[in-house]
Amino acid sequence: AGAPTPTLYQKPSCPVDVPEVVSRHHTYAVGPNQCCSAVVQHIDAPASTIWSVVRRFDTPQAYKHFVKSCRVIIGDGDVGTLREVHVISGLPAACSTERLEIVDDENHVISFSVVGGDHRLANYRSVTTLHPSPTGTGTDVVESYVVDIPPGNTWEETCVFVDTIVRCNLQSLAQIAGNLSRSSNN
Ligand SMILES: C[C@H](/C=C/[C@]1(O)[C@@]2(C)CO[C@]1(C)CC(=O)C2)CC(=O)O
Repeated sequence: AGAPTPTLYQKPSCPVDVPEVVSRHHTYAVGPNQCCSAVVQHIDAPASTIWSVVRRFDTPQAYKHFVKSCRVIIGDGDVGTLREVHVISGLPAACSTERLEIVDDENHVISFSVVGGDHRLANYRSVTTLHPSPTGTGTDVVESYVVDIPPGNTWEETCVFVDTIVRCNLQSLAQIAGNLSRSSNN
């Protein structure tokens, strides 16, 4: 018998015990010209406080400082809502049309996909989940994405670019949620 046909994508055996709810939401079918990655940010605030900010698909500028403005084109904030995001100058982008794919208030899961716009991240999709930190106080935010590698860029360049923006967004979210939870404690 010939050699077994190699499967295109072997799910890497994760060295650490990742909670099933994380692996369930952060697993993608990644094509040959795509890249995916994830950013984890610990925030010293309750998940409910963070969720009140991150769930607002209509106001990403509340914590995403690359966003200059956002308007809802269609929908009422549920799955299928479309938004048009205009971003600050200095980026290889001007605007983006994005669709809300998941918003789960029970499990604190939100996901959107980029469906159009003037930028270089075709077929971008991200999932963000909130998890009470296993080491006591605060919340761990996990944001993963999959995106086409733009023509002329490498896998690494694409991941570095997107990871940097996502990390900025989550650090900003940590500031805002931290302020909110401290002010509500006074
Ligand atoms: C990486 C992603 C956002 C990307 C962009 O929103 C855009 C879709 C238009 O401007 C950007 C800020 C950068 C870009 O090149 C593509 C992170 C997020 O907002 O959740």
